[in-house]
Amino acid sequence: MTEPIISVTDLGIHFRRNKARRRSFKDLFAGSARRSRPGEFWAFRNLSFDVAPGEAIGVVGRNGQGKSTLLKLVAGVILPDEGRVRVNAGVAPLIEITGGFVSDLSVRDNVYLTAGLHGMTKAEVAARFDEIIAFAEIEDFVDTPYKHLSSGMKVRIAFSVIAQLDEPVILVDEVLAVGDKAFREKCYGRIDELLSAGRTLFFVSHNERDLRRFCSRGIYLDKGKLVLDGPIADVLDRYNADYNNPTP
Ligand SMILES: Nc1ncnc2c1ncn2[C@@H]1O[C@H](COP(=O)(O)OP(=O)(O)OP(=O)(O)O)[C@@H](O)[C@H]1O
Repeated sequence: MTEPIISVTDLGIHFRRNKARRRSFKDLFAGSARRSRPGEFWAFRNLSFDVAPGEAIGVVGRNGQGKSTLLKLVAGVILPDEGRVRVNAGVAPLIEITGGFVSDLSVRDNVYLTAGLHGMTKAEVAARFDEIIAFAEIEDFVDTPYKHLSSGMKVRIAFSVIAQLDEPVILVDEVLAVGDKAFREKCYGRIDELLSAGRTLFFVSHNERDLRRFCSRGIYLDKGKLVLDGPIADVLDRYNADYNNPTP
């Protein structure tokens, strides 16, 4: 059997309802025996699954069931309270619109910064720079501070950079929904290419058509648990049955 590219074991994370999640020194020493305090809740617990290289996984569930949180854990931008996520490859995350981009820096500087953080040399970025900007269609805004771009433009440049990285694992959260239809189609074409090239994809979406288009496998999160991990068609059937969503 192929070695998994991602291995998730007994993963759990909890948050506070009333306040931004912050860990204290005391928490660090309290270890995994620590129990939830009032106002705390588990976003999910006991999640375990392996992902083989080249798999395309759709994460399904109602609002607030932990889909984005799972992607953030895979990206390593947040840490679990229980269990672990082992990722045996670099990850290119397209999660949250502004994720990774620095508001005050220009588009150009952000492209160099993000690509650099993912291991591209200056020369490699320079060689791909025009292509990145052309794909995003934001040639006139290269020297504009990122914060002054429209939300759709922010997504364009973020997708364009992420899609040019050579990282084997790609995470795509709902951000693409912000882009206009023509751009979204262009992104989807690029995702198809990346999948054909053997990349591994985690895709969070509420759009059933998109989930069926890209994903072979689904992970359904509900009420703090992994309810079903199986072929995407089965996972969507179960989700629709649970919540009376009409089948398209
Ligand atoms: N940093 C945080 N601090 C406190 N609570 C958080 C934090 N991040 C996520 N949560 C909570 O964790 C739960 C899961 O959130 P998450 O964004 O992962 O859900 P989701 O399934 O992606 O939802 P949606 O479909 O609405 O995007 C929610 O109740 C959310 O309020």
